[in-house]
Amino acid sequence: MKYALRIALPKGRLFEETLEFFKSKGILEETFEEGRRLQVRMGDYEFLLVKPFDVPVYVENGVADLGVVGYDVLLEREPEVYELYDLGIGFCRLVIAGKEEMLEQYKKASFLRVATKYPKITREFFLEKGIKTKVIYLNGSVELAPLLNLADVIMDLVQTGRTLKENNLVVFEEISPSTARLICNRASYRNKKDEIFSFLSKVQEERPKEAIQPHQRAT
Ligand SMILES: Nc1ncnc2c1ncn2[C@@H]1O[C@H](COP(=O)(O)OP(=O)(O)OP(=O)(O)O)[C@@H](O)[C@H]1O
Ligand SMILES: O=P(O)(O)OC[C@H]1O[C@H](OP(=O)(O)OP(=O)(O)O)[C@H](O)[C@@H]1O
Repeated sequence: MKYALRIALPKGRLFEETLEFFKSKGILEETFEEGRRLQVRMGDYEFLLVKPFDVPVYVENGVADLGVVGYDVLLEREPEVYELYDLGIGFCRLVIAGKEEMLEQYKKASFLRVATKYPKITREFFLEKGIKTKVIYLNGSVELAPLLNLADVIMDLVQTGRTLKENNLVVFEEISPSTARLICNRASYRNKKDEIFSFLSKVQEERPKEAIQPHQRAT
């Protein structure tokens, strides 16, 4: 039997949390390992395991009906998809950060070199502030850039703040919070309405917390 929906999932950091979320909603009965298989069939669904930034590509082009992706990626790529639901997982913040001694200079700057994995969000953010920028695209370990004077500041994700702290950087300004979102292909939304609404109702369903085990009961 053919699957009802094809769903693109982000490999990496959001992967486990997404599987746990789907399990808690009864969408997945068992978990699957993040191995080498990139196409996994489970019940009514076929899951595609792809890079986080590629999730919107699969959904926008109709290869996947649905996808799970961080809001940060949606802001950067602005794909032509519908955003259906905030899963409330993968919470982090997009921020400008730098060396503490740069803060006063940052506040007065008319030009900045900014290292980031998010060039579009960065350009738009500083354009609105009237600050000229040289945006330096990096694919990771962005925190290194101000330490080695490759950039004045960075625009990156922060969750616990540990990476910033360990590299002696501090947050200058917050741009946006981010959580994982469920996105939908526009044609699928019309052509597979029943399947998508059935999936969405499962995702939105409030399920009772697991029964308290006897050994956990307060005495
Ligand atoms: N430190 C973090 N804490 C919480 N969520 C995060 C954090 N970093 C990233 N995320 C969220 O998880 C998503 C995927 O992050 P991940 O680090 O796995 O991807 P990536 O760095 O784009 O991928 P890759 O390293 O494979 O190129 C991000 O788009 C963001 O929404
Ligand atoms: O505030 P924290 O909890 O320390 O998390 C923030 C770090 O997590 C992400 O990087 P990731 O670990 O995905 O590695 P990367 O540098 O390769 O993007 C992000 O780019 C920060 O570097």
